[in-house]
Amino acid sequence: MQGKVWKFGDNIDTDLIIAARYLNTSEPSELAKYVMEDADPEFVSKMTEGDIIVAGENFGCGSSREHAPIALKAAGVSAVIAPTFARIFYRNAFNMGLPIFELKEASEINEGDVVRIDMDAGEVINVTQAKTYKFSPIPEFMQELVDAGGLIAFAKKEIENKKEAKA
Ligand SMILES: CC(C)[C@@](O)(CC(=O)O)C(=O)O
Repeated sequence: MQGKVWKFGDNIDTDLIIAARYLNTSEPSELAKYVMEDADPEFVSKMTEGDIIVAGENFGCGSSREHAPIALKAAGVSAVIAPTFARIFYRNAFNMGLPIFELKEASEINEGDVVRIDMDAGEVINVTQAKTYKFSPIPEFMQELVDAGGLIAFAKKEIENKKEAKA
């Protein structure tokens, strides 16, 4: 995945990602309209499909709402990079199929940089600055969830595979 970087700071909580006033729906396309609104009201209008969010410490803190990774993914954010993620958000992101990467050097990436993520090599490449970093290893099962598009999609695929095996 490759995209343009949008930078955010530390402790971006789930209210900044998707405000509680929008939790009356879990429809991805609806939530996508309001993603990051309370952190940057212009975000949705200026970002393009595939762009990447790079944030500071403790991204996704504040609540267990799955609406946060759902909104980010539906808005077309291809990945979130941060030095640390809030624990519940970390699990929700994988369950919802949102690629996230822990990178202690995230602060070296600037807004507007073009960044490419090489999953096989385990690298974040800052194309603009010509710098390459190793992201923290992702547990294999968690990567399978993202590859499948989330926990529900993964489970459906597993059921299909079992049916085919029996056939
Ligand atoms: C129930 C929901 C509105 C919740 O209170 C759940 C939670 O806090 O984890 C939230 O703020 O996302």
